[in-house]
Amino acid sequence: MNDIKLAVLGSEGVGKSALIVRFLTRRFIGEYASSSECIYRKRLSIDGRQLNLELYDPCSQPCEGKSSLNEQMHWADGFVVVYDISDRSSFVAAKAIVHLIRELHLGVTKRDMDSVVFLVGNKQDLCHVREVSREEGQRLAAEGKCQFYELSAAEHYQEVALMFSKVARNAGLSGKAKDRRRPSGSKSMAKLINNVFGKRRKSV
Ligand SMILES: Nc1nc2c(ncn2[C@@H]2O[C@H](COP(=O)(O)OP(=O)(O)OP(=O)(O)O)[C@@H](O)[C@H]2O)c(=O)[nH]1
Repeated sequence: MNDIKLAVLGSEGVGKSALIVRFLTRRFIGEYASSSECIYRKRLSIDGRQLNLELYDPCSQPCEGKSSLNEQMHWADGFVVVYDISDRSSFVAAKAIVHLIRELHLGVTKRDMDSVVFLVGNKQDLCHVREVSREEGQRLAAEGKCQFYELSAAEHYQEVALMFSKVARNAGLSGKAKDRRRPSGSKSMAKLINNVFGKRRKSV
């Protein structure tokens, strides 16, 4: 299997785009436009194999041709479910997404250690205003058979890269044929660059 499709899910403002941009460009850029959903592509070499990675970044706001969570889930081989450690409501949303993935029997692998569902507590640099403890994150990950990471798109390039490489590797190992009906917004790196410094301004 050479094509790996990952959906990066989570509530608004948790840092989904920031994590993807960090992974693709090594840079943290504080402001993103997020008025449309996007798929970004990257070629990766993992264990000597060339993989075509597709990363789906949903649009949290209503937007034209927006795909449903159900479509996003059936499209993907692997999932990165993100919450913000300084925002409890984003953790509640992440919990619901993890449970939905499990209810749909997606991301099931023979060995838990090869899980293709990764739970990520982002914005670890904001631990002074933390609302979700590391233990709660670990508990949810154990419950949902996810791998767990706490990291900061703002501060940790290596951890972000490792996390994406690992979920891509696990998704590649567990690869099974899928209905490839994909979310609507297939975009290139140029689109990603256009999104940076886009219309919707956000502050940390
Ligand atoms: N302090 C801090 N801020 C972050 C981090 N990651 C993202 N942010 C900020 O959080 C805000 C939201 O980031 P986005 O990447 O746009 O979040 P998103 O989940 O893609 O948001 P939507 O597109 O609205 O769903 C931005 O102001 C980012 O600069 C982080 O690790 N630390």
